[in-house]
Amino acid sequence: MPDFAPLLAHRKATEATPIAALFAGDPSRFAEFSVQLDDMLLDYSKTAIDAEARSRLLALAEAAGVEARRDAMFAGEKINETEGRAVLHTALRNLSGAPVTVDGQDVMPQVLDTLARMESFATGVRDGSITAPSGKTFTDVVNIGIGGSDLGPVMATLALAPYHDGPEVHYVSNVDGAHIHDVLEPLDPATTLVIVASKTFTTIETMTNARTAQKWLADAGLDSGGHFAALSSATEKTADFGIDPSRVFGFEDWVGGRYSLWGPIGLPIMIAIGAENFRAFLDGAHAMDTHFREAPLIANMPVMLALVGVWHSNICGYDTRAVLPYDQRLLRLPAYLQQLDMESNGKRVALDGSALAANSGPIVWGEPGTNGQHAFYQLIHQGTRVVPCEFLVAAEGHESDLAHQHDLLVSNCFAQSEALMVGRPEADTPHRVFPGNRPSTTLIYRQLDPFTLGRIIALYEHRVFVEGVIWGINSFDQWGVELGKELATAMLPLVQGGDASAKDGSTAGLLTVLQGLRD
Ligand SMILES: O=P(O)(O)OC[C@H]1O[C@H](O)[C@H](O)[C@@H](O)[C@@H]1O
Repeated sequence: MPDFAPLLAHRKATEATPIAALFAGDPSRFAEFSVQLDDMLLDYSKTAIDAEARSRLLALAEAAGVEARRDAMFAGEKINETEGRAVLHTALRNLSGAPVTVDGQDVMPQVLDTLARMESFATGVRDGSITAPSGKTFTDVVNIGIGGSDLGPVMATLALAPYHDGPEVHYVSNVDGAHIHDVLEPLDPATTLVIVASKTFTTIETMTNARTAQKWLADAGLDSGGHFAALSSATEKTADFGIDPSRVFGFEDWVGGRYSLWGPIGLPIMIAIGAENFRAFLDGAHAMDTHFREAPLIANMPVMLALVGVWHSNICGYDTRAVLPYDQRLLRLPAYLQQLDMESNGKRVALDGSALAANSGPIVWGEPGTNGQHAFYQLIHQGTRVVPCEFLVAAEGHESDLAHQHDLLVSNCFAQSEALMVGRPEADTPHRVFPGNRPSTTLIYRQLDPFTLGRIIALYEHRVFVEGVIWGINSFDQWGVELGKELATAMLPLVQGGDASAKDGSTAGLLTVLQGLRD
């Protein structure tokens, strides 16, 4: 952990100055405390960060070696030390094919070859040249996956709805039979393509749902082989499952699950929006990669977003951050970011295994505005806890005939950050007082198109990376998900009536009640 003491002292000394007052002393504050990248701007002027705080935050990034670590990541070094792996999701969007080496081997020919195979498959499914064995065109695609094999594709598919011109794409993730039941029920098995998305091809939820889908096809008298494709790095396991190798799209262990939507795991997105739009999505992410690699730290959007995060978490002591897209199609962005951020940076030990001396990743949550306004913004404005808010908004919607609604949407977004900062200190009753001085950032972009969505996701990926470097943790492993999985496997026979006496009192009690309710 870096030495936060100077920043904490600075915070103490300046805490009494409201954020709004920082503008009075500095007419160029907006320009100086924002970062622009083409038609996208990150405004962090509505935070308490002043010039001194910022230079101290930048010094933290420098002292942590953010730039060297970033370069090591892009160079294919094994920065995921606990798993002995490189971290190269960025190679998946390197469409120029410029060499990227892992263990002395250029990975780009393989990456581009897989992309070409995905494109030919997706295009075939879209134009009807790849059909079900009966010769019928696929009208629906069901992607079965969970975590990183679900959240990114779901989020991006929803985000890019105006670009959908392929078969309808559906997602099943939960092991709860209700999920697959409700998704499959309205579909015709004869015209449905099932994609099993699992990096490891061992995840119990996904394998269970895949077998249910296999049975659904078999019960309809169909040969499931012609209805299946797989996205996985475990090609032996996909073969064991009976999926034809020509329908398997593989990737390497240097693509982490939560960073995997840029490659084969993005196939359902590509089927929905087409290969060209998918390339624009990759290009957008690559544009953010280039910016992240080249821009000086102070003008570097992911770095500054990370430093705002460190400021709010470690210096101001705020435990959560709310992601509030004023963009209905980013409905699942908060859920996606929960995995990206909390699975990456929810760590309690440093790279060397020593316990952290300060907090690492915060709790991430959120909902689209304006819906959130009518739900939890009460707490954000008047609660006892301060929640730093991250607003996202497009200058233009896609519905030109509804531009007046978009104006209302943008007005609400800007009004919220204004209200949070300015507040209403005087009121006739204490209940109507808004204390104000509550921080927020705003990311504004021209329109939510594939290129911009790619930039937004890559922005958050690199933000998480920079924060992880500053905290000295490994952002690319996820050991914390293991124990629950192991215990769930051991729990199954007990749920099915086995002897629970060795369990703790509460678990044994629950198992007894379960059996009682089932009798
Ligand atoms: O793609 P899979 O191997 O099925 O993994 C799916 C997910 O499960 C795991 O529990 C991890 O926590 C996630 O990072 C991963 O994305």
